[in-house]
Amino acid sequence: MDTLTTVDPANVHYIMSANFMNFPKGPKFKEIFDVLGNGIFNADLDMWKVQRKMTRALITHHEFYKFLVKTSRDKVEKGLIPVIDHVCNKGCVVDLQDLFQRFTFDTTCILVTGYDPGCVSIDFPDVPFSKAMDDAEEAILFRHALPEIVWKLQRWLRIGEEKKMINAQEVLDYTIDKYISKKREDLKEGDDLKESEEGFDLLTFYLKDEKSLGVKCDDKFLRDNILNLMIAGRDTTSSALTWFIWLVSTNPQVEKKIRDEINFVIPNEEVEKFRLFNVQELNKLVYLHGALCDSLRLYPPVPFQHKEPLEEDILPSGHKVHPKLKIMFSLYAMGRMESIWGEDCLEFKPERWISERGTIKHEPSYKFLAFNAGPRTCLGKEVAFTQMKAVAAAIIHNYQVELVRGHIIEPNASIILYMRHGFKVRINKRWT
Ligand code: HEM
Repeated sequence: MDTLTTVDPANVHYIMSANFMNFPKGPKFKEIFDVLGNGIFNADLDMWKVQRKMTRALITHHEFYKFLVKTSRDKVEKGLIPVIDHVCNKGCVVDLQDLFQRFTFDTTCILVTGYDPGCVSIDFPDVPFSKAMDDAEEAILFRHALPEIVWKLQRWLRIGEEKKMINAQEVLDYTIDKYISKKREDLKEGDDLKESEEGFDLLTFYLKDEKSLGVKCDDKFLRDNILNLMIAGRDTTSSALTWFIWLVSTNPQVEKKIRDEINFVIPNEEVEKFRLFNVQELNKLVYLHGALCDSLRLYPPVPFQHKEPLEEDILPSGHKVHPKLKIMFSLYAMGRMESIWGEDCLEFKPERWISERGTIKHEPSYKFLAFNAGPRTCLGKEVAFTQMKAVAAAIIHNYQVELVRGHIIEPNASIILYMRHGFKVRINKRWT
């Protein structure tokens, strides 16, 4: 438990960018996150470089972008909206955190594998794959808190959280294997990738573009990459959406400004009507973008990070660090510090993100760390904003969300910042 925790942006900049090569995630990270195998989150140094280049090539491919736009639009229209309408019609309470997790689980699974697990539905079905991801994440948190020898003994004895981890891993491996075999089967007779109207999922890219990616896509490689991208996309985006909708529903002046901005970009005759928005319209919503950023500042879905120095070093703060020391930084604390964000740091204030010219203000990533900083910056930022804006605009324009009276909102302790008791709300339609 030899750990140094820092919230100093100069240290963060040094570790994440200026002297990046001396601060890999380290072997301990890989052990704690062993369920992720050799995927990008767990990779360091040369292996990470290969993974990063490949994942970036896939995520920034125009065919993937087309697929992202289509998937987000379809899941909002045919998944999320029917469930919300059902909740409105019945007048019942819904846990929006659960619903958003289902939404991002479905969309991420479609984006990564091409298959829809059908988690967003008025029956709220149990989905073992999704539950296994939750269990694995919980066990990972315990590994951060317990002495190494204790959790390793638990793993050996197959008891406690480690038993959960073993079971979760079996479900994850089984489900992903099924997706890979199905995709291999579906692609059997196909040749090279051709332009498509709807774009492609990532698994199709891996299998069809193996040669140009320059890696051997065997089942273990595919399993690790699928799981890493599923974890990257599902939890972060649903956590961000949950805190965002709560902040908006409890800050009427922000809610009004978002609605006014939406009304401004859509044709007049459509203002007081049910409307969903296309990606061109969503990209014009600067205030909404600022509001999402400010929510991510206050509630970063990944609330802490850790690193291990390869060699002895001295941080800008003067602290000496050595290879056996774990360095942690709290993104959650950094988003709420007066010295970084000013006196109004605890206020939800989208305006702080808007420049005088009405464009989004750029904040250095070592100050706004929600998407990580330096060479390991999140590769899915645009994917996340596309999905978050589609959901946020659809809900804020068409519905009124109201927190159930007496329901307590507080963060949990986890590797992903969720609401401990969920986000229980009632929803009313704004237009009949
Ligand atoms: C609001 C949503 C999101 C947030 C706040 C977020 C945040 C982060 C953070 C903090 C990291 C660094 C994690 C670490 O190194 O341990 C990261 C890495 C990454 N994210 Fe995201 N992420 C989001 C959405 C997504 C989505 C939707 C995808 C893709 C589908 C994605 C793909 C990745 C990948 C591939 C990495 C690894 C980058 C590397 O190590 O080089 N993220 N993200």
